[in-house]
Amino acid sequence: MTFTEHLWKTALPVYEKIQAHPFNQELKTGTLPVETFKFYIYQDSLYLADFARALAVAGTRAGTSEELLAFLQFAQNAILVERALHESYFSEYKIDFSSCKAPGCFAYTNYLLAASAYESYEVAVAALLPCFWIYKKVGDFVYAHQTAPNPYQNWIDAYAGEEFAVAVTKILAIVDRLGEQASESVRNRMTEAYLTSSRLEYIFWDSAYRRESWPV
Ligand SMILES: Cc1ncc(CO)c(N)n1
Ligand SMILES: Cc1ncsc1CCO
Repeated sequence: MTFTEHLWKTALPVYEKIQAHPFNQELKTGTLPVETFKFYIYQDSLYLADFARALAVAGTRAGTSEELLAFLQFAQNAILVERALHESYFSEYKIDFSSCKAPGCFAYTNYLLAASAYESYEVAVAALLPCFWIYKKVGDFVYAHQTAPNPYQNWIDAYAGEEFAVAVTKILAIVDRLGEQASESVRNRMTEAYLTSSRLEYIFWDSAYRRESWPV
């Protein structure tokens, strides 16, 4: 079993909950209320801005210029995706820009920023992997079972698309190499970080579905 196969197996129950979540079920059938999608897309733009920083920081800690380049390209793409969201959805929908990060978004972005800066490179990269892999799996799932026409087609096409698939394949190869070369204790911390980010992916979808706000 490759290291990433081990990671997938470990967090499979979390992934199954994500796929079954009403947010993704309703995204698939196109019945997700537009107000919920608006909430999500704005939170996701806040997420992507910090995710890009975390990718760049993790990249500076890579052992090779090839991996540095890969992470800087991921960071650049995350910024470009965020800008594309701004240009398409934000003009289509009226978005309340005055709202701040909901608790779910806050928890996830701050975890990624902290992991990228303060964990070892291997653990940082493991923490960043679910952002790629879970979105790829959700994108493919929604794409394969979607009801057409679907108001969220652009979103579905972006994550089920070939360009995103290339990035996912690239980070999976990096994590496999790091996992194979790591000690048992580093591998355990990588697995823990991967599981934590997977849980935070669930929390992010659920936060958007509930249009979560701060209770105090
Ligand atoms: C919360 C979240 N995770 C992952 C991705 C994919 O990068 C995204 N856009 N948003
Ligand atoms: C993971 C991810 N999500 C949006 S952009 C990006 C990097 C892909 O290059």
